[in-house]
Amino acid sequence: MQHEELIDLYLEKILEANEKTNLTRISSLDEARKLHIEDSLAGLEELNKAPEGLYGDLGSGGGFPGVPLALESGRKTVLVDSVQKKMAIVGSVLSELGIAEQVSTYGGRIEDLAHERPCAFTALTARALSKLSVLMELASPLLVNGGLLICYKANVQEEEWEHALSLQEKLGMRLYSDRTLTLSDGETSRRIITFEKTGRPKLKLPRHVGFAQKKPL
Ligand SMILES: C[S@@+](CC[C@H](N)C(=O)[O-])C[C@H]1O[C@@H](n2cnc3c(N)ncnc32)[C@H](O)[C@@H]1O
Repeated sequence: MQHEELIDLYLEKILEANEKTNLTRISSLDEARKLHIEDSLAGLEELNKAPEGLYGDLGSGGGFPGVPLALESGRKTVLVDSVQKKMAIVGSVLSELGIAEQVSTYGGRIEDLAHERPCAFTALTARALSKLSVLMELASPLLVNGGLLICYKANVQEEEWEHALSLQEKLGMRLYSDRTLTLSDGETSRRIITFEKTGRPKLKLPRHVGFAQKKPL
């Protein structure tokens, strides 16, 4: 099966499962193709620039952008979400499609994974999860030096932006690229902000950090 077909099949199965468990607020297939497939793949360019190795999707929910990116890039992938029920459903869809060996799930908090598997990842993505500074703080201990954190953002307030930039050195991260694109509907715009891990974070990682956004996209 081609990647595109597999991604589409994955999406259909997630929408089916969504009728019973809240994985995404989107129920129409067309809308989901735009926001869960096309938008997920917006960060492929950045993912392809990351060093070879393990890729992780932080706060993955129904598996976005992690699953489309995993299938398109061919990378070994871990989807991370603290809601174990979501990860169990996503995991069973991955098994059903025969891709569970390439794409696995971690049903737990990102902070705990960072303690269990420090420096295990060469690339991370995060969509609709938290502010840039929090994402950097979570990602830094998980990344190898040279690894990339790819943040999917709609709009970033000046304060959020300045705060993230001011913490770069302390968090052992530096701004790598910043790109805005428009989806095929000609209306939805997406900003992909990428940070590179440059060294050991100088701030002690808190056991748990606060999250701004908890509702699924
Ligand atoms: C708004 S949803 C976004 C889901 C998906 N990334 C998307 O864009 O469709 C945020 C997800 O992050 C998860 N989450 C929030 N805090 C987390 C943490 N500390 N560790 C792991 N997952 C977390 C929530 O359970 C939720 O599924």
